[in-house]
Amino acid sequence: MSTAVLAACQALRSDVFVEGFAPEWLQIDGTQIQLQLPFAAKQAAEELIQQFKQEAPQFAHYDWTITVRVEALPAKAATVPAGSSAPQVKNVITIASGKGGVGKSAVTLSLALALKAEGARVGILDGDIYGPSLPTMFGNLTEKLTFTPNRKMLPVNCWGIEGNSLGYLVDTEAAAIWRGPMASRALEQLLFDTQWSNLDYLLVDLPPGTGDIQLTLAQKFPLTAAVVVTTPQNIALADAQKGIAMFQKVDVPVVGLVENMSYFRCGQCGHQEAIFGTQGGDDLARKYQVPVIGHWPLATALRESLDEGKPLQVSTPEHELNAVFAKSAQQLAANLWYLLTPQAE
Ligand SMILES: Nc1ncnc2c1ncn2[C@@H]1O[C@H](COP(=O)(O)OP(=O)(O)OP(=O)(O)O)[C@@H](O)[C@H]1O
Repeated sequence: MSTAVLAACQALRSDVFVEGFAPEWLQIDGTQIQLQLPFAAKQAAEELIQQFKQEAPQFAHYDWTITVRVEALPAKAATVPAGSSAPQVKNVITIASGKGGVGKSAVTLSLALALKAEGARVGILDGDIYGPSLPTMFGNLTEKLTFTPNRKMLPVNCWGIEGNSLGYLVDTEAAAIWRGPMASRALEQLLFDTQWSNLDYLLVDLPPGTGDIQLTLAQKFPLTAAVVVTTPQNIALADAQKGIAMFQKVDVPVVGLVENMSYFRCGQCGHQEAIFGTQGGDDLARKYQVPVIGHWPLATALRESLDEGKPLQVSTPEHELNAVFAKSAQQLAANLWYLLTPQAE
């Protein structure tokens, strides 16, 4: 073990693990260095290791493996319906948008796969009663749920992500005429009567809007935090603003804003065009003091991959967009830690 590596381990401890971070363990075996640390510290640790490798050539042959530990952060108390039990999930994060069609489901799946790639156990609850999209995005439209002997729903599993959606249970044309209370009750059942395994993150894709259904769910679900998705267009921003205000009203912290369809990049010539305007998401984030966790481009490849049930992270791991999704997932995890743990104050 060279002194440089020892110094690097020391630097990792002092530079990355300040503010309450402590590696759970660090193991050195020949040229293999393994460490486990809180999810939120992973990005900083990776950047530091990269820097060591560039600055000290003797590092080049060391392999660093980072595994992550995801904290269960404080969540709102839930109103568990009679006969149900609270889900065995560390963090329930809702992905919401005021306006429909801004890419909430696309963001939910992409973030879920990116969090999973970082080492977290992730599930998706497709809460879009009136237009469930999970079966399309999972590419398993005809799959039906199975049940445990005590009538709990077993989630489907796709690419290592657990999922449940009304789309696996009932005829969605019938569900389209359900009134608000019926829709809310159906969503509660999807959350509380599904036998989720011990997940680190359950992402709940809420129906678009800020009406009664969304408000009821924001109040009743044991939410840890919310992510709001918008496009830079004024009409979407106005609705996203209502969404942020709704979460603030029910004391659910908004830990990230994704500005989706920020710009279009021509596949032929590379020219970038801000079709829906510029700066909208950033202005909104400043106004409500919500951190922006990504500006995602309008990309034909993303739309095609989701329509075909083969997300880019699965079908084309080397696609440049996957790095954008990964960065947003890392920022989401870091924001959760910094905003919600007492040590970070
Ligand atoms: N960044 C993007 N680039 C290209 N297509 C996108 C992008 N984001 C979403 N889409 C596509 O736009 C359509 C609408 O997206 P999505 O279903 O995720 O929106 P939503 O906000 O969940 O809509 P809903 O109103 O049904 O809740 C889908 O076909 C999706 O694949």
